[in-house]
Amino acid sequence: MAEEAKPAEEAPPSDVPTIEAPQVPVKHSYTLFYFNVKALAEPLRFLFAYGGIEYEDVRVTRDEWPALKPTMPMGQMPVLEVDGKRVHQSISMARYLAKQVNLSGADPWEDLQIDIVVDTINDFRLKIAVVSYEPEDEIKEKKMITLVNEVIPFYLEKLETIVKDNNGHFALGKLTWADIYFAGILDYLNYMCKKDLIENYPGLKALVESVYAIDAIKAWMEKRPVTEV
Ligand SMILES: N[C@@H](CCC(=O)N[C@@H](CS)C(=O)NCC(=O)O)C(=O)O
Repeated sequence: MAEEAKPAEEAPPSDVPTIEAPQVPVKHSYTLFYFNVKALAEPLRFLFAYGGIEYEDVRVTRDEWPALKPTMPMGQMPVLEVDGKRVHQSISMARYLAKQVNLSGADPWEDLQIDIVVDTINDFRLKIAVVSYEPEDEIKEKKMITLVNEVIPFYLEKLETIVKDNNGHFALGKLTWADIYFAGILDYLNYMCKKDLIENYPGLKALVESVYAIDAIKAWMEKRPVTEV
């Protein structure tokens, strides 16, 4: 005869209250490796500053680089060492830091809105870099005409519209790491184009100025090493 199914045993009532574990943020040790320039590392330095996160800002010289290169995951920098583990890719690292400092989205859709703008800014950077680092003068001159007359206005007008539609920000109508990313990379874009890219874009100008005015970022900009790029 089949055994009768027993009702599931209920946990005995307990007088002991459930204790929630305190949400103590995990403290990591961070070392950022890059050359003595702002360029791809500056958005990361802005995020460290914004979050008041301690890190070692290692600036590798051109002489030191050949020996260090093989020790980096893809033989390039910036590289972030987190608790002794080295990771690369500046945008991935920025996204990771943004989560630590509460500048990412509240859900996957919000994160998507931020990522779209950051990827667009990075597309823009790559289009500028291809021209700026072109070794053949004649080809560079030709490419520069298209860059200045078409590519730069196209991207800046699109970005300006996004800012106008987002309450002076790039996403979610508030400060996110997309704003910090753009403000951090802008000097490098200007350097490659040899001009102030946003001078005629009031929305972008106001956004960048608002990031530079954040106390912790202002303090970082005042104390950071002075570099050409
Ligand atoms: N996609 C990578 C690009 C990294 C990259 O291009 N790094 C350059 C400097 S900006 C580099 O390490 N160049 C030295 C080399 O390749 O030996 C990122 O965003 O981190």
